[in-house]
Amino acid sequence: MKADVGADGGAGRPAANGPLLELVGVTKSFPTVVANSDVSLAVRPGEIHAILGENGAGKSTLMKMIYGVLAPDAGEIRWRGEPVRIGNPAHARSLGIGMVFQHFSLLESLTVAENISLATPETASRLAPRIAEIGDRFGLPVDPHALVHSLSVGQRQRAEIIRCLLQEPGLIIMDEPTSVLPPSGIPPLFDTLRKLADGGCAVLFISHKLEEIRSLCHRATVMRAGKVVATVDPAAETNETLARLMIGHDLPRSHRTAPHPGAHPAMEIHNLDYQPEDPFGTRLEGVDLPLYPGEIVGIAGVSGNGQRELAAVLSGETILSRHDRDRIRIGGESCGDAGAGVRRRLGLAFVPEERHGRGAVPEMSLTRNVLLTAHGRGMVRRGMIAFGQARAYAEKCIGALDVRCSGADAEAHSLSGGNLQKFIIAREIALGPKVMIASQPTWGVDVGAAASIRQQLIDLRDQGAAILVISDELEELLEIADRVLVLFRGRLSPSLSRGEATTSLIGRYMTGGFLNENQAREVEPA
Ligand SMILES: Nc1ncnc2c1ncn2[C@@H]1O[C@H](COP(=O)(O)OP(=O)(O)OP(=O)(O)O)[C@@H](O)[C@H]1O
Repeated sequence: MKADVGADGGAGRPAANGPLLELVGVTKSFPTVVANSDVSLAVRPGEIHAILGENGAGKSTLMKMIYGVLAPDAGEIRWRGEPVRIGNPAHARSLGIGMVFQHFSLLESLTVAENISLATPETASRLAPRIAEIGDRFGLPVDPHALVHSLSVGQRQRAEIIRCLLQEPGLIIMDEPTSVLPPSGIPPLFDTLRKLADGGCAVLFISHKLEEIRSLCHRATVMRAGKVVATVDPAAETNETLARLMIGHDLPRSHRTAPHPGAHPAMEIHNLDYQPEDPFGTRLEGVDLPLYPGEIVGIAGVSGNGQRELAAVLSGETILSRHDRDRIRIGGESCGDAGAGVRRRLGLAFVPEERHGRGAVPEMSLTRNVLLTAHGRGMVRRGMIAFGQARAYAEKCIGALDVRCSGADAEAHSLSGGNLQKFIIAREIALGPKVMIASQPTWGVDVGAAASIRQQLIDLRDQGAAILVISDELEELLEIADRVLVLFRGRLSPSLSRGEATTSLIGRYMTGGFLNENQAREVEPA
């Protein structure tokens, strides 16, 4: 297949009039799947080029080959017109290819400059002025002397981008960069990317958010099942046409009925104060929240305002002292001092935001991952594991959310990020819980699968479950939640009904607009 390559513009050191990066017939297989099949594409200097496709389409595999983490089985990668074998990420960086990962790799207890100096021969003090200069030039304000733990997610991302820019790359790969940002952080990031592109740097931009791709990217390569199915000008497309190219059919529409919440809470959190052991964690203060059967409650907020701590305290990953056991009740039973196992027996299911390590054990098969939380569903009899039952449960989960994998014996790490997320959600929903706590349920999930997940949560609510969704995505909460509260510096705002929960009011609450003057003074950082 020949990619559509047009005239070049921009600076950098491209081969005369040629693309900066070219992939020709690149193929990569894993034991049970061809992740990339005969992929050809070209990226010009100064171009912001989107790669989009449903979960498992092969986007990450392709990026890993460009960044030297994986080697192609067949085909050619050309850089500035020359064929290259990119042996490892250090080699990629030396060629001028940088990558900003979705999950940052900064050390919390070091300053920005100290972190960046770890990857270069320069000392932190010599790097500091250069960091500030690059920050000024590309609209990435971050204090080189600030300790990373004191930075917002957006500032951390800027530090990562600056680390990349110090190596003067010709191409930057960005893996779902907006998924970690609050809505207000997205326009400044896009301004930076446009400035980079204007200076001749190319950007490969992976995202599941079609609006963003349409507003930012010059071209988009659409992948399906490992193959390139189209290269388009995204500005000339609609969300619907892009989605159709990606998933091969129209997006499913959600069916939302009015909630009928029960009279007695399925879970109660009563005046909860919690100081995390993690010195960089957020203290929870005076959290009061009843969750009723048959309702979906959304927790909005900029990440880092106590979401992690709240999820840990509710799920039983963090256990309160005996003295505080009444602060959390499930079905009327006090369980603040009980572990996750006891809470699950009381009817709780939990989807953590981290898939690997928390939501699933990467080295174990999907069948064995089922046993982690569903073993109580007749899968262990007289001390013996009924593997047939566990496999049948795993297969049910695979079918429920169309999880793309080689089957129930596939190891969790072999699934693409979005497919593993779908599997974990399906596993927890299939438990038929009385209370479901889901953190970032559609993180990294494609638009079609995200719609299915939201519908399944609505259906679970209609079956009488109480559901708490903690999400950075306001649109998601506005779509499915029956009421919304905002978490700001460990405190919960008043509850807003669907009618009251407007974007502007929630935005105000996200910066503490619900606190009275005394409270606002108390939560001001020293
Ligand atoms: N290490 C591996 N072993 C086996 N299969 C793998 C491995 N890594 C990826 N795959 C498979 O390759 C295919 C493509 O995965 P990839 O992660 O590239 O998809 P993706 O488009 O990035 O998906 P997502 O949007 O969910 O991140 C999937 O079927 C996945 O299960």
